[in-house]
Amino acid sequence: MDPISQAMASTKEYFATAASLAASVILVRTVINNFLPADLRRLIWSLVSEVISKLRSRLSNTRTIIIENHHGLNYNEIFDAAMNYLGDKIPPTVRRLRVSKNKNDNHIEITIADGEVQTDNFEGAQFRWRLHTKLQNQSKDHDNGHRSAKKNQWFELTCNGKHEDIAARSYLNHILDESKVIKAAAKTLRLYINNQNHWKNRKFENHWIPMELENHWTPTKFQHPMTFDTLAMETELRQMVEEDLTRFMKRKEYYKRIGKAWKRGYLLHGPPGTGKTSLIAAMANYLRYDIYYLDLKEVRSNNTLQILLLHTSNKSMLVIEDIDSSTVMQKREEEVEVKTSSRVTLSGLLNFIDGLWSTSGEERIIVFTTNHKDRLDPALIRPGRMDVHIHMGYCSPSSFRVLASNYHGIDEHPLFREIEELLGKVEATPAEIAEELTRRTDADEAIDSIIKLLHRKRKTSE
Ligand SMILES: Nc1ncnc2c1ncn2[C@@H]1O[C@H](COP(=O)(O)OP(=O)(O)OP(=O)(O)O)[C@@H](O)[C@H]1O
Repeated sequence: MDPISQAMASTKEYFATAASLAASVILVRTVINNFLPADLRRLIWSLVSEVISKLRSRLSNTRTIIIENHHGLNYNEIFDAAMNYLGDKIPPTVRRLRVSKNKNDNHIEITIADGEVQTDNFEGAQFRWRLHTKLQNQSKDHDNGHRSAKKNQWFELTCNGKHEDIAARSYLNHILDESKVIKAAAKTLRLYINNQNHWKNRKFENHWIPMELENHWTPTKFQHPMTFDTLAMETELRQMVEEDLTRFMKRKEYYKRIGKAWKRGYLLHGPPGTGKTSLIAAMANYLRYDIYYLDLKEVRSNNTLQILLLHTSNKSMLVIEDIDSSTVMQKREEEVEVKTSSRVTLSGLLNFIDGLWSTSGEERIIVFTTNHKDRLDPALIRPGRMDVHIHMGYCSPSSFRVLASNYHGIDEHPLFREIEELLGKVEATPAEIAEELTRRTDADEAIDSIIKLLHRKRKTSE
């Protein structure tokens, strides 16, 4: 056979082989898709895709990192962070998405669906992400007869072998940091309140007896709208608090270096209605921290107090309001007497806050409020314990302007001068001014009623 005929024959043979291979692939695919049960079909395709991705990584110089959702018994933080991070930057090329929402949150979570590939670039390297899900350990729940299954999920993170060190060194850390920022922005804040009326039946010597639950924080959604912009407070003082909080949040390494727990204590003092609670709300909204509102009257013993405190999370504020009115918080000489009515003691609280609690978590703010700073035990307010003391005072001219702008959107008015002069002579709380501003819908009437209120107060004081 001449060389041309020989070449044509081998080309024909090549095409025939390719055609029969393609036909076989189509046949196998048709059989799998049309004749096999769905479960088996899924299993086969997931095995095929695994084999292909393994082959691909062998042939090309790629590295694959597996990030599972569980790490032993614990949740894997990197998996969680990756979910957040990728959900925030899904490209339009991803065809199938997964959406979810918690009952009490406004936030809708969007992530890529199983098997979808998402690419991301970082420091000049390209990373490919693919999510896999497998349900495991199907078993019947004896109590309700429902089937339960453990969900195993993992990400396959692939990159070129030469970028492996970027992935290990900085990319994963970058994802952890970014995820924190995303979470903080989307987070619905929670207000936890302790109460005593939670009971649980426990079996003891064949009898069900009601037992008080040791840990009983009840969470609710925290939706207080107060911010530093709407809080009526002296400008410098407000700036000082904002700067102090910002510094605190950035000082993880600093606290580590000096060997101190990463916590900060605030004592807010001043007459009723001057905005102590409002400041706490503004702080929580600024920090994006949950609030644990501890009502000491509901706590029966130091032991319960310790358990409650140990069940508070990081990045949170522990608030004890009106600490002077709580019997336990009065001067320590009275502690012996106090112990008979309640076993919670001031030293118990302080020792625990300074000791075990501080070392069991980080990024905590403790806030005590009082209307009577002079009544507090010196142990409570000694330096180093409550780091920042803030006096919330009566309404000043600048605070009044913030309130007028918040409530009626007015920044200037012919009667402002008179009000400012009166505020220099009489004591009116921001709550009283706010009350007058809320009562009237008309701005002029509101201003007028404030002037009347201030004159009345002046007369009374004279
Ligand atoms: N500084 C302020 N800025 C803006 N609004 C304020 C301020 N102070 C008081 N108010 C208004 O008055 C209401 C009561 O104030 P708040 O509860 O914050 O005062 P407080 O000092 O915590 O009072 P108490 O000591 O009685 O708990 C608030 O809901 C808010 O509407």
